[in-house]
Amino acid sequence: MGIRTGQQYLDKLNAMRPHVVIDGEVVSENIAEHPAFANVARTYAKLFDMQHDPKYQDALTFTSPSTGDKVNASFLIPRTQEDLAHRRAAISTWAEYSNGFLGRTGDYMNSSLTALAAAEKWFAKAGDDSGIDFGANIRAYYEHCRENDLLATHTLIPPQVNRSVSGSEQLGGQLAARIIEEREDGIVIHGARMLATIAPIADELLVFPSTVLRGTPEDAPYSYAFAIPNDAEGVRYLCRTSLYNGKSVHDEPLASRFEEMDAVVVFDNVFVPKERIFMLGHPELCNGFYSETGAGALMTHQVVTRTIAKSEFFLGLASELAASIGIDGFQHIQEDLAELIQTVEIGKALMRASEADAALSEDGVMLPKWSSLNAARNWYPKVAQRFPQIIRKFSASGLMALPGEADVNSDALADIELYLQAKTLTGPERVRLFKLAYDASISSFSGRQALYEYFFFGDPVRMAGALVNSYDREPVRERVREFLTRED
Ligand SMILES: Cc1cc2nc3c(=O)[nH]c(=O)nc-3n(C[C@H](O)[C@H](O)[C@H](O)COP(=O)(O)OP(=O)(O)OC[C@H]3O[C@@H](n4cnc5c(N)ncnc54)[C@H](O)[C@@H]3O)c2cc1C
Repeated sequence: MGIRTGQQYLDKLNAMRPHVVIDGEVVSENIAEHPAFANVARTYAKLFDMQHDPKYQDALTFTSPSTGDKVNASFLIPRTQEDLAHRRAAISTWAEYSNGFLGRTGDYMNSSLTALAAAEKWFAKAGDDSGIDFGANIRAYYEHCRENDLLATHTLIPPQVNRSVSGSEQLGGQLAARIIEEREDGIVIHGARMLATIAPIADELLVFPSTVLRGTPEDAPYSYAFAIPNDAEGVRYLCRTSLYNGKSVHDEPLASRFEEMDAVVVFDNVFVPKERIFMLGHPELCNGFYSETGAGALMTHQVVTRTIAKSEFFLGLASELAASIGIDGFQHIQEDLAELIQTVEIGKALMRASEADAALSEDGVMLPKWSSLNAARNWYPKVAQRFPQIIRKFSASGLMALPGEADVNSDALADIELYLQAKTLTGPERVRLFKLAYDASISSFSGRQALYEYFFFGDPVRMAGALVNSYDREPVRERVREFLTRED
Protein backbone atom coordinates (compact mmCIF):
# COMPACT_ATOMS: atom_id res chain seq x y z
CA MET A 1 0.00 0.00 0.00
CA GLY A 2 2.65 2.57 1.00
CA ILE A 3 1.85 6.23 1.61
CA ARG A 4 -1.75 6.98 2.54
CA THR A 5 -3.85 9.93 1.49
CA GLY A 6 -5.39 12.22 4.07
CA GLN A 7 -8.82 10.75 3.32
CA GLN A 8 -7.56 7.21 3.89
CA TYR A 9 -6.15 8.31 7.25
CA LEU A 10 -9.44 10.00 8.25
CA ASP A 11 -11.56 7.04 7.10
CA LYS A 12 -9.52 4.60 9.20
CA LEU A 13 -9.66 6.96 12.19
CA ASN A 14 -13.43 7.21 11.93
CA ALA A 15 -13.74 3.44 11.65
CA MET A 16 -11.67 2.76 14.78
CA ARG A 17 -13.42 2.15 18.10
CA PRO A 18 -11.21 3.61 20.86
CA HIS A 19 -12.49 4.54 24.32
CA VAL A 20 -11.83 8.28 24.57
CA VAL A 21 -13.11 10.22 27.58
CA ILE A 22 -13.40 13.98 27.15
CA ASP A 23 -15.44 16.54 29.07
CA GLY A 24 -17.79 13.96 30.54
CA GLU A 25 -18.40 12.22 27.23
CA VAL A 26 -17.12 8.90 25.88
CA VAL A 27 -16.22 9.12 22.21
CA SER A 28 -15.86 5.73 20.54
CA GLU A 29 -16.51 6.37 16.88
CA ASN A 30 -16.06 9.02 14.22
CA ILE A 31 -13.20 10.53 16.19
CA ALA A 32 -12.23 12.73 13.24
CA GLU A 33 -15.64 14.43 13.41
CA HIS A 34 -15.51 15.34 17.10
CA PRO A 35 -14.97 19.09 17.70
CA ALA A 36 -11.97 18.46 19.98
CA PHE A 37 -10.13 16.40 17.35
CA ALA A 38 -11.58 17.35 13.95
CA ASN A 39 -9.26 20.23 13.14
CA VAL A 40 -6.01 18.60 14.17
CA ALA A 41 -7.08 15.39 12.38
CA ARG A 42 -7.58 17.50 9.23
CA THR A 43 -4.12 18.96 9.70
CA TYR A 44 -2.64 15.49 9.99
CA ALA A 45 -4.61 14.49 6.88
CA LYS A 46 -2.92 17.36 5.06
CA LEU A 47 0.49 15.92 6.06
CA PHE A 48 -0.50 12.58 4.55
CA ASP A 49 -1.65 14.34 1.37
CA MET A 50 1.64 16.22 1.08
CA GLN A 51 3.32 12.86 0.47
CA HIS A 52 1.39 12.63 -2.83
CA ASP A 53 2.11 16.22 -3.90
CA PRO A 54 4.85 16.31 -6.57
CA LYS A 55 6.25 19.40 -4.87
CA TYR A 56 7.10 17.45 -1.70
CA GLN A 57 7.12 13.82 -2.74
CA ASP A 58 10.86 13.42 -3.39
CA ALA A 59 11.71 14.84 0.02
CA LEU A 60 8.96 13.02 1.90
CA THR A 61 9.23 9.51 0.48
CA PHE A 62 11.52 6.71 -0.65
CA THR A 63 10.91 3.40 -2.37
CA SER A 64 10.09 0.51 -0.07
CA PRO A 65 12.74 -2.23 -0.35
CA SER A 66 10.07 -4.92 0.13
CA THR A 67 7.18 -3.75 -2.06
CA GLY A 68 8.53 -1.06 -4.38
CA ASP A 69 5.77 1.27 -3.14
CA LYS A 70 6.51 4.80 -2.02
CA VAL A 71 6.79 4.98 1.78
CA ASN A 72 7.60 7.82 4.17
CA ALA A 73 11.28 8.78 4.31
CA SER A 74 11.32 8.72 8.11
CA PHE A 75 11.26 4.92 7.71
CA LEU A 76 14.50 5.01 5.73
CA ILE A 77 17.26 3.17 7.62
CA PRO A 78 20.18 5.57 7.14
CA ARG A 79 23.27 3.83 5.76
CA THR A 80 25.02 6.97 4.50
CA GLN A 81 25.17 10.66 5.35
CA GLU A 82 23.04 11.28 2.26
CA ASP A 83 20.35 9.08 3.81
CA LEU A 84 20.48 11.19 6.96
CA ALA A 85 20.10 14.33 4.85
CA HIS A 86 17.11 12.74 3.09
CA ARG A 87 15.52 11.96 6.44
CA ARG A 88 16.11 15.54 7.57
CA ALA A 89 14.60 16.93 4.36
CA ALA A 90 11.44 14.88 4.97
CA ILE A 91 11.22 15.88 8.62
CA SER A 92 11.76 19.58 7.92
CA THR A 93 9.13 19.53 5.12
CA TRP A 94 6.46 18.58 7.65
CA ALA A 95 8.00 20.70 10.42
CA GLU A 96 7.94 23.81 8.26
CA TYR A 97 4.31 23.15 7.38
CA SER A 98 3.35 23.34 11.07
CA ASN A 99 6.19 25.72 11.94
CA GLY A 100 7.21 23.19 14.55
CA PHE A 101 3.94 23.44 16.49
CA LEU A 102 3.05 19.79 15.81
CA GLY A 103 5.19 17.69 18.10
CA ARG A 104 3.86 14.30 17.02
CA THR A 105 4.01 14.16 13.26
CA GLY A 106 4.46 10.52 12.27
CA ASP A 107 8.18 10.94 11.69
CA TYR A 108 8.82 11.15 15.46
CA MET A 109 7.76 7.59 16.29
CA ASN A 110 8.79 6.32 12.84
CA SER A 111 12.34 7.39 13.68
CA SER A 112 12.27 5.32 16.84
CA LEU A 113 10.85 2.24 15.08
CA THR A 114 13.37 2.56 12.25
CA ALA A 115 16.36 2.52 14.59
CA LEU A 116 14.92 -0.32 16.66
CA ALA A 117 14.23 -2.43 13.57
CA ALA A 118 17.85 -2.08 12.49
CA ALA A 119 19.36 -2.81 15.93
CA GLU A 120 19.71 -6.55 15.33
CA LYS A 121 22.79 -7.12 17.50
CA TRP A 122 21.21 -5.32 20.43
CA PHE A 123 18.03 -7.39 20.30
CA ALA A 124 20.12 -10.55 19.96
CA LYS A 125 21.44 -9.85 23.48
CA ALA A 126 18.02 -10.78 24.87
CA GLY A 127 18.59 -14.38 23.73
CA ASP A 128 15.61 -16.66 23.30
CA ASP A 129 14.85 -17.66 26.89
CA SER A 130 11.32 -16.24 26.64
CA GLY A 131 10.64 -18.03 23.38
CA ILE A 132 9.98 -14.73 21.66
CA ASP A 133 12.24 -13.37 18.92
CA PHE A 134 12.05 -9.70 19.90
CA GLY A 135 14.26 -8.57 17.00
CA ALA A 136 12.05 -10.35 14.45
CA ASN A 137 8.94 -8.89 16.09
CA ILE A 138 10.17 -5.30 15.96
CA ARG A 139 11.31 -5.70 12.35
CA ALA A 140 7.93 -7.11 11.32
CA TYR A 141 6.11 -4.35 13.20
CA TYR A 142 8.30 -1.64 11.66
CA GLU A 143 7.52 -3.02 8.21
CA HIS A 144 3.82 -3.18 9.05
CA CYS A 145 3.84 0.52 10.07
CA ARG A 146 5.99 1.51 7.10
CA GLU A 147 3.91 -0.31 4.48
CA ASN A 148 0.58 0.85 5.96
CA ASP A 149 1.80 4.38 6.74
CA LEU A 150 0.52 4.17 10.31
CA LEU A 151 0.58 7.04 12.77
CA ALA A 152 1.85 6.02 16.21
CA THR A 153 2.14 7.68 19.59
CA HIS A 154 3.85 6.42 22.72
CA THR A 155 3.39 6.38 26.46
CA LEU A 156 6.34 6.00 28.79
CA ILE A 157 6.07 7.24 32.35
CA PRO A 158 4.02 6.05 35.36
CA PRO A 159 1.32 8.29 36.87
CA GLN A 160 2.51 11.23 38.97
CA VAL A 161 1.26 10.00 42.32
CA ASN A 162 4.42 9.95 44.40
CA ARG A 163 7.70 10.71 42.67
CA SER A 164 9.76 10.00 45.77
CA VAL A 165 9.34 6.27 45.13
CA SER A 166 9.74 4.27 41.92
CA GLY A 167 6.79 3.43 39.68
CA SER A 168 6.70 -0.13 40.95
CA GLU A 169 6.43 1.06 44.56
CA GLN A 170 3.47 3.35 44.01
CA LEU A 171 0.31 2.16 45.80
CA GLY A 172 1.99 -1.13 46.67
CA GLY A 173 2.64 -1.88 42.99
CA GLN A 174 -1.04 -1.58 42.05
CA LEU A 175 -0.89 1.62 40.00
CA ALA A 176 1.56 1.81 37.11
CA ALA A 177 0.90 -0.29 34.01
CA ARG A 178 2.35 -3.74 34.65
CA ILE A 179 2.18 -7.32 33.47
CA ILE A 180 -0.43 -9.15 35.52
CA GLU A 181 -0.42 -12.36 33.51
CA GLU A 182 1.99 -14.11 31.16
CA ARG A 183 0.28 -16.51 28.80
CA GLU A 184 1.41 -18.81 26.01
CA ASP A 185 0.09 -16.39 23.42
CA GLY A 186 0.97 -13.06 25.06
CA ILE A 187 0.75 -10.88 28.17
CA VAL A 188 -2.00 -9.04 30.03
CA ILE A 189 -1.37 -5.44 31.16
CA HIS A 190 -3.18 -3.57 33.91
CA GLY A 191 -2.65 -0.11 35.40
CA ALA A 192 -1.92 3.29 33.90
CA ARG A 193 0.67 5.41 32.20
CA MET A 194 0.76 9.15 32.57
CA LEU A 195 0.40 10.58 29.09
CA ALA A 196 0.14 9.96 25.38
CA THR A 197 -0.01 12.97 23.07
CA ILE A 198 -2.31 12.61 20.00
CA ALA A 199 -3.56 9.29 21.39
CA PRO A 200 -7.16 9.84 20.15
CA ILE A 201 -6.09 10.48 16.56
CA ALA A 202 -3.28 7.92 16.28
CA ASP A 203 -3.48 4.44 14.75
CA GLU A 204 -1.07 2.77 17.14
CA LEU A 205 0.13 3.06 20.72
CA LEU A 206 3.73 2.19 21.57
CA VAL A 207 4.19 1.25 25.22
CA PHE A 208 7.92 1.33 25.62
CA PRO A 209 10.20 1.07 28.67
CA SER A 210 9.47 3.48 31.44
CA THR A 211 11.81 5.46 33.67
CA VAL A 212 14.89 3.65 34.92
CA LEU A 213 14.20 0.12 36.10
CA ARG A 214 16.18 -1.17 39.05
CA GLY A 215 16.44 -4.79 38.00
CA THR A 216 14.90 -5.99 41.29
CA PRO A 217 12.24 -8.74 41.30
CA GLU A 218 9.60 -6.06 42.07
CA ASP A 219 10.45 -4.30 38.81
CA ALA A 220 10.07 -7.42 36.65
CA PRO A 221 6.37 -6.77 35.80
CA TYR A 222 7.39 -3.32 34.52
CA SER A 223 10.10 -4.55 32.14
CA TYR A 224 8.48 -4.67 28.73
CA ALA A 225 8.03 -2.99 25.37
CA PHE A 226 5.05 -3.60 23.12
CA ALA A 227 2.67 -1.99 20.64
CA ILE A 228 -1.09 -2.23 20.33
CA PRO A 229 -3.71 -0.65 18.07
CA ASN A 230 -5.14 2.56 19.44
CA ASP A 231 -8.51 0.90 19.98
CA ALA A 232 -7.26 -2.31 21.62
CA GLU A 233 -9.84 -3.73 24.00
CA GLY A 234 -9.47 -2.43 27.56
CA VAL A 235 -7.51 0.73 26.68
CA ARG A 236 -9.10 3.97 27.91
CA TYR A 237 -7.86 7.49 27.20
CA LEU A 238 -8.66 10.29 29.65
CA CYS A 239 -8.21 13.55 27.73
CA ARG A 240 -7.66 17.00 29.12
CA THR A 241 -10.01 19.78 27.99
CA SER A 242 -9.27 21.00 24.49
CA LEU A 243 -7.21 24.18 24.20
CA TYR A 244 -8.98 25.09 20.96
CA ASN A 245 -11.90 27.40 21.72
CA GLY A 246 -13.81 26.80 18.51
CA LYS A 247 -12.98 30.14 16.89
CA SER A 248 -11.87 30.75 13.30
CA VAL A 249 -8.41 30.32 11.80
CA HIS A 250 -8.19 34.13 11.90
CA ASP A 251 -8.81 34.28 15.65
CA GLU A 252 -6.99 31.10 16.71
CA PRO A 253 -4.44 30.60 13.93
CA LEU A 254 -2.41 28.01 15.83
CA ALA A 255 -4.90 26.28 18.16
CA SER A 256 -7.42 25.85 15.35
CA ARG A 257 -4.88 23.81 13.39
CA PHE A 258 -2.31 22.32 15.74
CA GLU A 259 -3.96 21.53 19.07
CA GLU A 260 -2.60 18.05 19.80
CA MET A 261 -4.56 16.37 22.56
CA ASP A 262 -2.81 14.75 25.54
CA ALA A 263 -4.41 11.83 27.38
CA VAL A 264 -3.81 9.61 30.38
CA VAL A 265 -3.69 5.96 29.30
CA VAL A 266 -5.52 3.34 31.37
CA PHE A 267 -4.92 -0.33 30.64
CA ASP A 268 -7.77 -2.44 31.95
CA ASN A 269 -6.63 -6.05 31.49
CA VAL A 270 -5.30 -5.36 28.01
CA PHE A 271 -4.11 -8.41 26.11
CA VAL A 272 -0.93 -7.99 24.05
CA PRO A 273 -0.29 -10.79 21.54
CA LYS A 274 3.16 -12.36 21.52
CA GLU A 275 4.12 -10.97 18.12
CA ARG A 276 3.63 -7.40 19.33
CA ILE A 277 6.07 -7.77 22.24
CA PHE A 278 9.52 -6.28 21.65
CA MET A 279 11.05 -6.83 25.09
CA LEU A 280 10.05 -8.79 28.16
CA GLY A 281 12.11 -8.92 31.34
CA HIS A 282 15.74 -7.84 30.82
CA PRO A 283 15.51 -4.60 32.83
CA GLU A 284 19.10 -3.71 31.86
CA LEU A 285 18.11 -3.89 28.17
CA CYS A 286 14.90 -1.93 28.84
CA ASN A 287 17.03 0.81 30.42
CA GLY A 288 19.14 0.96 27.25
CA PHE A 289 16.16 0.79 24.87
CA TYR A 290 16.80 4.27 23.42
CA SER A 291 20.46 4.93 24.12
CA GLU A 292 21.89 1.60 22.94
CA THR A 293 19.74 0.97 19.87
CA GLY A 294 20.11 4.31 18.10
CA ALA A 295 16.41 5.09 18.68
CA GLY A 296 17.37 8.05 20.89
CA ALA A 297 19.68 9.40 18.19
CA LEU A 298 17.17 9.18 15.32
CA MET A 299 14.36 10.55 17.48
CA THR A 300 16.51 13.49 18.59
CA HIS A 301 17.51 14.11 14.95
CA GLN A 302 13.77 14.48 14.27
CA VAL A 303 13.23 16.68 17.34
CA VAL A 304 16.09 19.05 16.54
CA THR A 305 14.93 19.37 12.92
CA ARG A 306 11.44 20.28 14.13
CA THR A 307 12.66 22.73 16.73
CA ILE A 308 14.82 24.55 14.18
CA ALA A 309 11.63 25.19 12.18
CA LYS A 310 9.96 26.49 15.32
CA SER A 311 12.86 28.79 16.23
CA GLU A 312 12.81 30.19 12.69
CA PHE A 313 9.09 30.83 13.00
CA PHE A 314 9.53 32.80 16.23
CA LEU A 315 12.36 34.82 14.68
CA GLY A 316 10.06 35.60 11.74
CA LEU A 317 7.11 36.47 13.98
CA ALA A 318 9.17 38.69 16.30
CA SER A 319 10.68 40.47 13.28
CA GLU A 320 7.25 41.07 11.71
CA LEU A 321 5.88 42.42 14.99
CA ALA A 322 8.86 44.71 15.55
CA ALA A 323 8.71 46.14 12.04
CA SER A 324 4.93 46.55 12.12
CA ILE A 325 4.89 48.92 15.10
CA GLY A 326 8.26 50.55 14.46
CA ILE A 327 10.19 49.18 17.42
CA ASP A 328 12.85 47.33 15.45
CA GLY A 329 15.42 50.10 15.87
CA PHE A 330 15.40 50.01 19.68
CA GLN A 331 18.45 48.37 21.22
CA HIS A 332 16.71 46.04 23.65
CA ILE A 333 14.44 44.83 20.85
CA GLN A 334 17.48 44.14 18.71
CA GLU A 335 19.07 42.32 21.64
CA ASP A 336 16.10 39.93 21.72
CA LEU A 337 16.09 39.54 17.94
CA ALA A 338 19.80 38.74 18.15
CA GLU A 339 18.99 36.08 20.77
CA LEU A 340 16.48 34.49 18.39
CA ILE A 341 19.01 34.57 15.53
CA GLN A 342 21.53 32.83 17.79
CA THR A 343 18.94 30.20 18.70
CA VAL A 344 18.28 29.45 15.03
CA GLU A 345 21.96 29.32 14.15
CA ILE A 346 23.03 27.23 17.15
CA GLY A 347 20.27 24.72 16.39
CA LYS A 348 21.32 24.48 12.74
CA ALA A 349 25.00 24.19 13.68
CA LEU A 350 24.36 21.36 16.14
CA MET A 351 22.25 19.56 13.55
CA ARG A 352 24.95 19.96 10.94
CA ALA A 353 27.66 18.80 13.35
CA SER A 354 25.60 15.73 14.23
CA GLU A 355 25.38 14.78 10.56
CA ALA A 356 28.96 15.70 9.65
CA ASP A 357 30.27 13.54 12.54
CA ALA A 358 27.77 10.71 11.97
CA ALA A 359 29.19 7.20 12.17
CA LEU A 360 28.11 3.68 11.35
CA SER A 361 26.76 1.61 14.23
CA GLU A 362 27.59 -2.07 14.72
CA ASP A 363 24.56 -2.83 12.57
CA GLY A 364 25.71 -0.53 9.77
CA VAL A 365 23.28 2.29 10.59
CA MET A 366 24.57 5.81 9.97
CA LEU A 367 23.74 7.45 13.31
CA PRO A 368 24.10 11.19 13.83
CA LYS A 369 26.68 12.15 16.48
CA TRP A 370 25.03 11.77 19.84
CA SER A 371 27.02 14.40 21.77
CA SER A 372 25.86 17.17 19.38
CA LEU A 373 22.24 16.04 19.56
CA ASN A 374 22.45 15.54 23.31
CA ALA A 375 23.68 19.12 23.70
CA ALA A 376 20.78 20.33 21.53
CA ARG A 377 18.14 18.40 23.46
CA ASN A 378 19.44 19.73 26.79
CA TRP A 379 19.69 23.31 25.51
CA TYR A 380 16.43 23.76 23.61
CA PRO A 381 13.86 23.19 26.40
CA LYS A 382 15.27 26.26 28.17
CA VAL A 383 15.75 28.62 25.22
CA ALA A 384 12.26 27.77 23.92
CA GLN A 385 10.82 29.34 27.09
CA ARG A 386 12.12 32.67 25.83
CA PHE A 387 9.96 32.62 22.68
CA PRO A 388 6.63 33.59 24.26
CA GLN A 389 8.40 36.03 26.62
CA ILE A 390 9.92 37.86 23.67
CA ILE A 391 6.61 37.97 21.78
CA ARG A 392 4.85 39.37 24.86
CA LYS A 393 7.59 41.96 25.38
CA PHE A 394 7.40 43.15 21.76
CA SER A 395 3.61 43.20 21.59
CA ALA A 396 2.74 44.65 25.00
CA SER A 397 -0.85 45.99 25.07
CA GLY A 398 -1.13 45.13 21.40
CA LEU A 399 -2.06 41.65 22.68
CA MET A 400 -5.07 43.15 24.47
CA ALA A 401 -6.18 45.86 22.04
CA LEU A 402 -7.32 43.07 19.82
CA PRO A 403 -10.84 42.70 18.46
CA GLY A 404 -11.75 39.50 16.62
CA GLU A 405 -12.65 38.51 13.07
CA ALA A 406 -16.36 39.15 13.65
CA ASP A 407 -15.52 42.74 14.63
CA VAL A 408 -13.37 43.25 11.56
CA ASN A 409 -16.41 42.18 9.52
CA SER A 410 -18.78 44.54 11.35
CA ASP A 411 -19.50 48.25 11.62
CA ALA A 412 -16.46 48.44 13.90
CA LEU A 413 -14.24 48.15 10.81
CA ALA A 414 -13.91 51.92 10.45
CA ASP A 415 -12.52 52.23 13.99
CA ILE A 416 -10.25 49.25 13.43
CA GLU A 417 -8.95 50.74 10.19
CA LEU A 418 -8.17 54.05 11.85
CA TYR A 419 -7.10 53.25 15.39
CA LEU A 420 -5.55 49.82 15.00
CA GLN A 421 -3.46 50.49 11.95
CA ALA A 422 0.27 49.91 12.41
CA LYS A 423 3.29 51.62 10.91
CA THR A 424 3.44 49.09 8.08
CA LEU A 425 0.00 47.42 8.24
CA THR A 426 -3.67 48.27 7.82
CA GLY A 427 -5.93 47.78 10.84
CA PRO A 428 -7.25 44.35 9.73
CA GLU A 429 -3.73 43.19 8.79
CA ARG A 430 -2.42 44.22 12.17
CA VAL A 431 -5.27 42.42 13.95
CA ARG A 432 -4.43 39.25 12.03
CA LEU A 433 -0.72 39.44 12.92
CA PHE A 434 -1.38 40.14 16.58
CA LYS A 435 -3.89 37.29 16.79
CA LEU A 436 -0.99 35.06 15.77
CA ALA A 437 1.23 36.70 18.38
CA TYR A 438 -1.50 36.10 20.97
CA ASP A 439 -1.84 32.41 20.08
CA ALA A 440 1.94 32.02 20.18
CA SER A 441 2.51 33.75 23.51
CA ILE A 442 -0.44 34.04 25.91
CA SER A 443 -3.22 31.70 24.79
CA SER A 444 -3.72 28.42 26.64
CA PHE A 445 -2.43 26.76 23.47
CA SER A 446 0.86 28.66 23.82
CA GLY A 447 1.11 27.74 27.51
CA ARG A 448 0.91 24.07 26.63
CA GLN A 449 3.49 24.56 23.88
CA ALA A 450 5.96 26.00 26.39
CA LEU A 451 5.27 23.13 28.79
CA TYR A 452 5.63 20.65 25.96
CA GLU A 453 9.02 21.95 24.84
CA TYR A 454 10.27 21.91 28.42
CA PHE A 455 9.19 18.39 29.36
CA PHE A 456 8.11 16.24 26.43
CA PHE A 457 11.52 14.65 25.90
CA GLY A 458 12.04 14.02 29.61
CA ASP A 459 12.69 16.06 32.74
CA PRO A 460 15.49 18.55 31.86
CA VAL A 461 16.96 18.12 35.34
CA ARG A 462 17.44 14.40 34.89
CA MET A 463 18.48 14.84 31.24
CA ALA A 464 21.23 17.16 32.48
CA GLY A 465 22.35 14.48 34.92
CA ALA A 466 22.44 11.93 32.09
CA LEU A 467 24.47 14.33 29.95
CA VAL A 468 27.04 14.91 32.69
CA ASN A 469 27.33 11.22 33.48
CA SER A 470 27.71 10.13 29.85
CA TYR A 471 30.00 12.90 28.60
CA ASP A 472 33.69 12.07 28.54
CA ARG A 473 35.19 14.97 30.51
CA GLU A 474 38.44 13.18 31.25
CA PRO A 475 40.46 14.76 28.40
CA VAL A 476 39.61 18.31 29.51
CA ARG A 477 40.19 17.49 33.17
CA GLU A 478 43.54 16.04 32.24
CA ARG A 479 44.41 19.26 30.44
CA VAL A 480 43.68 21.24 33.59
CA ARG A 481 45.79 18.86 35.69
CA GLU A 482 48.61 19.07 33.19
CA PHE A 483 48.41 22.88 33.21
CA LEU A 484 48.67 22.95 37.03
CA THR A 485 51.98 21.14 36.89
CA ARG A 486 53.39 22.97 33.89
CA GLU A 487 56.56 24.88 34.67
CA ASP A 488 57.11 27.09 31.58
C1 LIG B 1 2.62 18.56 26.86
C2 LIG B 1 3.28 17.26 27.23
C3 LIG B 1 3.14 16.17 26.39
C4 LIG B 1 3.72 14.95 26.72
N1 LIG B 1 3.54 13.87 25.91
C5 LIG B 1 3.99 12.66 26.30
C6 LIG B 1 3.74 11.50 25.51
O1 LIG B 1 3.15 11.56 24.45
N2 LIG B 1 4.19 10.32 25.96
C7 LIG B 1 4.87 10.21 27.14
O2 LIG B 1 5.25 9.11 27.50
N3 LIG B 1 5.13 11.27 27.89
C8 LIG B 1 4.71 12.50 27.51
N4 LIG B 1 4.96 13.58 28.29
C9 LIG B 1 5.55 13.37 29.61
C10 LIG B 1 7.01 13.70 29.74
O3 LIG B 1 7.78 12.59 29.38
C11 LIG B 1 7.21 14.09 31.21
O4 LIG B 1 6.60 15.34 31.41
C12 LIG B 1 8.64 14.14 31.66
O5 LIG B 1 9.27 12.91 31.55
C13 LIG B 1 8.70 14.57 33.14
O6 LIG B 1 7.92 13.71 33.92
P1 LIG B 1 6.67 14.24 34.74
O7 LIG B 1 5.87 15.15 33.89
O8 LIG B 1 5.98 13.08 35.32
O9 LIG B 1 7.30 15.13 35.86
P2 LIG B 1 7.76 14.61 37.32
O10 LIG B 1 8.72 13.47 37.16
O11 LIG B 1 6.58 14.31 38.16
O12 LIG B 1 8.51 15.89 37.84
C14 LIG B 1 7.85 16.99 38.48
C15 LIG B 1 8.93 17.89 39.08
O13 LIG B 1 9.65 17.19 40.09
C16 LIG B 1 11.03 17.07 39.75
N5 LIG B 1 11.42 15.67 39.99
C17 LIG B 1 10.62 14.58 40.01
N6 LIG B 1 11.34 13.47 40.24
C18 LIG B 1 12.62 13.84 40.32
C19 LIG B 1 13.85 13.15 40.52
N7 LIG B 1 13.88 11.83 40.68
N8 LIG B 1 14.99 13.87 40.52
C20 LIG B 1 14.97 15.20 40.36
N9 LIG B 1 13.83 15.92 40.16
C21 LIG B 1 12.69 15.24 40.15
C22 LIG B 1 11.14 17.40 38.26
O14 LIG B 1 12.38 18.02 37.95
C23 LIG B 1 9.95 18.34 38.04
O15 LIG B 1 10.33 19.65 38.27
C24 LIG B 1 4.46 14.82 27.94
C25 LIG B 1 4.61 15.93 28.77
C26 LIG B 1 4.03 17.13 28.44
C27 LIG B 1 4.17 18.29 29.38
